[in-house]
Amino acid sequence: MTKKALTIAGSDSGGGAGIQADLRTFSFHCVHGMSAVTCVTAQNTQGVSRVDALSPEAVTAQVRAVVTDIGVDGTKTGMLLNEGIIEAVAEVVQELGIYPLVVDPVMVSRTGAQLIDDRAIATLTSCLLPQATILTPNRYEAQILSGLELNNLADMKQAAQKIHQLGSKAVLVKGGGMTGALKGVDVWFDGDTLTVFKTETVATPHTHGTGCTLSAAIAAQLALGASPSDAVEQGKNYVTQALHYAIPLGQGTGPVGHFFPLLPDLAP
Ligand SMILES: Nc1ncnc2c1ncn2[C@@H]1O[C@H](COP(=O)(O)OP(=O)(O)OP(=O)(O)O)[C@@H](O)[C@H]1O
Ligand SMILES: Cc1ncc(CO)c(N)n1
Repeated sequence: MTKKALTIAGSDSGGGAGIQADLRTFSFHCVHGMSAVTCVTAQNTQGVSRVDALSPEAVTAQVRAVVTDIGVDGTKTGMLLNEGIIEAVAEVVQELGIYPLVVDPVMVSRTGAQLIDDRAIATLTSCLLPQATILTPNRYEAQILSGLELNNLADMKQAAQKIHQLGSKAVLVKGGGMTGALKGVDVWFDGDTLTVFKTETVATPHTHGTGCTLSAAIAAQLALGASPSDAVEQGKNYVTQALHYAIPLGQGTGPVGHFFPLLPDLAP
């Protein structure tokens, strides 16, 4: 029986992050991918030049359409942009019970650019985070959510435990925004177990979409029936492989190679 996964996220015109990365990741995992678009970014490897939001009703209509007919085995949220969309998504997720739910709390890109407004951060924290099966903040998002500064592994561990108190079942603090060997290190806390997921640091400047890809891979693994911590381990291994085959496109930060088994080896 084909498993189905849903991404509720923004469009990246450059194809490296957002729903484009999510759908490619779902396809790689042989999971049927579906999308509820929240906003359309004009974006390339150099940055975001414009964002247009859909109405909250347009977002929830997409979710209802797929859930009521096709069904969903795993869901992720990505860029939700504003308070209205976040409130509407939190409500429809609860009403339709579309769990397991991976919440990638997209607020700040790895380069430090803010992707949602301040009021939206408060709403995300109070309405959506408590519904997450797994919450996947990057370094900067973890700093906002924990109020701590993250400079080393001990800080990442402390932040994971502190953010867990906001109500998600589990938290994965991602290391891509850290320096050196910590780039390949993510810290997991589920209320009982504190685990460090470590892979090598891949020496590539082309890391656009790593976070979207990871949360989509985790949602796909959950849809396939993996336990949350197994889903994270598999998802992290997938991102590491895809980073080895990152594609040097554009003038800036290129995307990871989602279909690495089909790509020529571009690793230096
Ligand atoms: N250079 C790297 N080598 C190995 N793993 C990496 C590297 N960069 C990122 N990762 C991994 O990629 C995943 C995503 O983490 P990251 O912190 O980059 O997310 P993010 O900031 O949300 O991504 P983005 O906003 O660019 O989509 C994590 O599992 C992290 O460990
Ligand atoms: C649409 C979109 N979602 C998420 C990110 C974060 O990588 C991005 N750059 N663009």
